[in-house]
Amino acid sequence: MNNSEAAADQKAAAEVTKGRNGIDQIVLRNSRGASARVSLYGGQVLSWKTDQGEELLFTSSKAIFRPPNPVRGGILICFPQFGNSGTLEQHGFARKKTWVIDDDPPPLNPNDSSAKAYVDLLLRPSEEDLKIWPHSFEFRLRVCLSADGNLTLVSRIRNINCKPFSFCIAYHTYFAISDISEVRIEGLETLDYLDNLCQKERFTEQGHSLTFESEVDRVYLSSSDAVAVFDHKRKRTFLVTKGGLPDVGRPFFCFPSFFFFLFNL
Ligand SMILES: O=P(O)(O)OC[C@H]1O[C@H](O)[C@H](O)[C@@H](O)[C@@H]1O
Repeated sequence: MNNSEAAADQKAAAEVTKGRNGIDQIVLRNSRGASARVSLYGGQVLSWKTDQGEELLFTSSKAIFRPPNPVRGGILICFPQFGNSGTLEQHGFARKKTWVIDDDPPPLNPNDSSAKAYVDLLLRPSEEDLKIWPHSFEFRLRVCLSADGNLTLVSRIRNINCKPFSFCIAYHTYFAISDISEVRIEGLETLDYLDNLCQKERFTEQGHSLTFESEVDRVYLSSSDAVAVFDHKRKRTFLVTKGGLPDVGRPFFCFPSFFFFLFNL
């Protein structure tokens, strides 16, 4: 297959449909039947399914599919703030904005799009956004579904007026699991974390892995590039890997201009 045939193939694998809130969604499909659904509202991934049609992302049964509410589920884009540590509303404004499809994004690594269904989204600040966060930026998000069903999110933040600014970004991901008591997380051992259930007090993770017996709400600092979420009952492991992010967990001290997350099974 030559390059233009490959590009046409990828376009065919990305279909635009209307979401429940009337806003466009892009459905990505790979040749084996796996799929992902991305809403222009918030640039939020709302669904990621295996080639067997199993949903891998959780959406709350109480989720509200009506703007300005962000849908509680899938993968929310938190930007330019994570949590409530800054002056903006919880998790920043990007999750409540309507993004556009970027038909002509600056090139990424040429190998990045091979054998993948993908879509490029773009968010620019509105006049209202600039009043509460006076920084001119372009936020480009690529969502890719690979031939083997892995999901990759690549974010690129561009400062378009050269005046420096800092920001924080997170992919707030709701994984679908069988039961929280069946889940174990590896990759956070020995890290410090801020405990949101203890007024953000700082502790050090002592266990070999993390299991859950009660509510847990923490921000791990200087996290490693790979974290594994084991679901024993479903016999499924989510492997979350990242690149280009020096510190994913320290609100207001991360300055990446480009990074990616790869979610694979
Ligand atoms: O309710 P939201 O604004 O969507 O935030 C959902 C959750 O986000 C983060 O994980 C915070 O640490 C939690 O405290 C919060 O409950």
